[in-house]
Amino acid sequence: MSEKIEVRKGLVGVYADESSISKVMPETNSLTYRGYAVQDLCEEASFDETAYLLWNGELPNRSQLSAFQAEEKANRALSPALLRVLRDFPQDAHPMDAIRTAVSFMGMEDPDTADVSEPAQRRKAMRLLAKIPVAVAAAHRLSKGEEPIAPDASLPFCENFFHMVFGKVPQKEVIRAFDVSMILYAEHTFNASTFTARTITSTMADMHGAITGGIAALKGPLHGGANEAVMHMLKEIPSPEAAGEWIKDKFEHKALVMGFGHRVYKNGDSRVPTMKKYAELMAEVVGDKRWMITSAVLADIMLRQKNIHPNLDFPAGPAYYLMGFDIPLFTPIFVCSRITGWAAHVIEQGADNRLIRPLSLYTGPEQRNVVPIDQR
Ligand SMILES: CC(=O)SCCNC(=O)CCNC(=O)[C@H](O)C(C)(C)COP(=O)(O)OP(=O)(O)OC[C@H]1O[C@@H](n2cnc3c(N)ncnc32)[C@H](O)[C@@H]1OP(=O)(O)O
Ligand SMILES: O=C([O-])CC(=O)C(=O)O
Repeated sequence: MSEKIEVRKGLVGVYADESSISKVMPETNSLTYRGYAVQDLCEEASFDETAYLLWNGELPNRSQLSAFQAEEKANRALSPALLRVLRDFPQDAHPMDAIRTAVSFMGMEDPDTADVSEPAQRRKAMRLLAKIPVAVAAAHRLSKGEEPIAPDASLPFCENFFHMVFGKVPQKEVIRAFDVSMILYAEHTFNASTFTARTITSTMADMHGAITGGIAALKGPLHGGANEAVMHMLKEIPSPEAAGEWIKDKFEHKALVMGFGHRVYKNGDSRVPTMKKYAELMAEVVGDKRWMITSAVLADIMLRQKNIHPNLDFPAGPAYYLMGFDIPLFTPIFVCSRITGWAAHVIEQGADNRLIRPLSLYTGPEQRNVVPIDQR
């Protein structure tokens, strides 16, 4: 008698490897990076410190942080060749496609591409952290018919991103909310894009290939692309009063309500309360509360009628909109943050590698003879 084979579609509930980078605890709605609660990092640390933590296992002291920031600043410049390529992209290319292609191109230019030793992986990770936001901002401006703005080495990471997108740095509350979003988006165990990056790494392919694959996976609306979908959805609802009817129609058509649900968290995403607080702060700063009011109505209905909680993309979408970003930039901003988690996983996978190669349970025709073409 043949043994019953269990297929875990979507790898639901499967532990694919060990990792010391982060831990999701759905039973307590909590998340730690290298043992630190993500909420504490948001209160006590910056995105730069979080990136250092993810890559080194410990928070930096002041001199370690200064050296890390100096290295990031020194690596920002894009090559003239990459800038030329960005100019040649189709005007209507989605910025996620632009950054995916730009990272792939960076791989052809990087002096360490073929070297998968840990020191080389770390050098490449730093270059990607520094260059990705520059390429995201440049591609976005070019798609709007505007000239790219060069990075400013006198500005910290988050301030520099606003400078490159808008040509100015906003008030400190906006920078703080953005920095918090970057910490929250940085890392989340074996999500689809990270697992993609680890799978590519497991073949001993290079880091740029792994990150290119990660970006491709993140774009999908079931993953990072949801932060853009959330804002399109909020804009589609004419008023908070209309949200009830709008969602009823979604339920009737069995459509997904974007920014809700999560593969691991079933009782709420650990990151939502913090991001929601900062999205509300943005609404106050800008003086426009309508998105947060509509969001609250949707969240209430989803919980009461479906018992489904929002995920991080739900408050992040309106937060970025209130910061002034165009919607197609939301998922590329996620990339600017998640490069830290992806790179940490690429390094971890490479340090104790085994080829990732699961099995499939065949359901096609029984073995049969090939009929010569004239007899078919
Ligand atoms: C940063 C991130 O990547 S966070 C995730 C961002 N993605 C989104 O917001 C997209 C919308 N959400 C979804 O599509 C899903 O919730 C996912 C992809 C995130 C998780 O998928 P799964 O783990 O496979 O979903 P799960 O098995 O828990 O779904 C259970 C039920 O809830 C329903 N459901 C889950 N999410 C939603 C939603 N957003 N809207 C409506 N129904 C939903 C499912 O259709 C399913 O219904 P069924 O039992 O009648 O078939
Ligand atoms: O963990 C997941 O499946 C998706 C997610 O929230 C993330 O990548 O931040």
